[in-house]
Amino acid sequence: MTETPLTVDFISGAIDYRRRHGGGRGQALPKALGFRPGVTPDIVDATAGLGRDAFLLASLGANVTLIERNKEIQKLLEDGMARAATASDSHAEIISRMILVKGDARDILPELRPETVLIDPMHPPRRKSALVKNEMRQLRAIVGADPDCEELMRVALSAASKRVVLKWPRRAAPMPGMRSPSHQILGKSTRYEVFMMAPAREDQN
Ligand SMILES: C[S@@+](CC[C@H](N)C(=O)[O-])C[C@H]1O[C@@H](n2cnc3c(N)ncnc32)[C@H](O)[C@@H]1O
Repeated sequence: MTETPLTVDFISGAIDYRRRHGGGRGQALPKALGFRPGVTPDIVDATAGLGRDAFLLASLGANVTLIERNKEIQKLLEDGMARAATASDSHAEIISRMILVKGDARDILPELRPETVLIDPMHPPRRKSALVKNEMRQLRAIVGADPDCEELMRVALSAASKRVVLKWPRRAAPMPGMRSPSHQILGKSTRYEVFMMAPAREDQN
């Protein structure tokens, strides 16, 4: 059986369903990133991938900067964003809050001086690999693993002024060498580790 080629589709399918029926700001991801009534953070998604998280966050009103380093995935994201921008006025409005930046987030984050950063690296493959969704397998075949994700976390923690959220498999051991998160939010199969930054102290002199 021939496999459907990997695409970024913000208009139909799972992403569209999640936008319309996913539970809005009450979902674990927006909660972890600091969405509250009257508060919508600006977010840098340092591991954009197929843009599913970024699109959801932009559909909830956030301005999202997407960073992606893989050229093939960058092209898929550009195509998906261009198609969505002409699909309807509401899709165009969401896409207008999304900016794609091409490159390695370890280099780009310090220049952006972000408030809130989301990190969702390729996770270690699960033992029950048959359960890993087709789309994830295709993505993994293109980008491989993210063996430098610990360094990316360190860069994010020193660049962000408010918070860093690490999306990690619910039952996986903590990322090695990482300090304990300020708190965690548990999703069905995902654990959101939230690292809050200490507020900058006013100079007393
Ligand atoms: C698991 S996917 C992210 C999925 C994404 N959250 C979504 O909703 O579709 C991880 C992506 O991050 C990218 N990536 C990993 N490390 C990166 C880095 N240091 N800079 C930029 N992109 C990175 C990989 O190329 C891959 O496309």
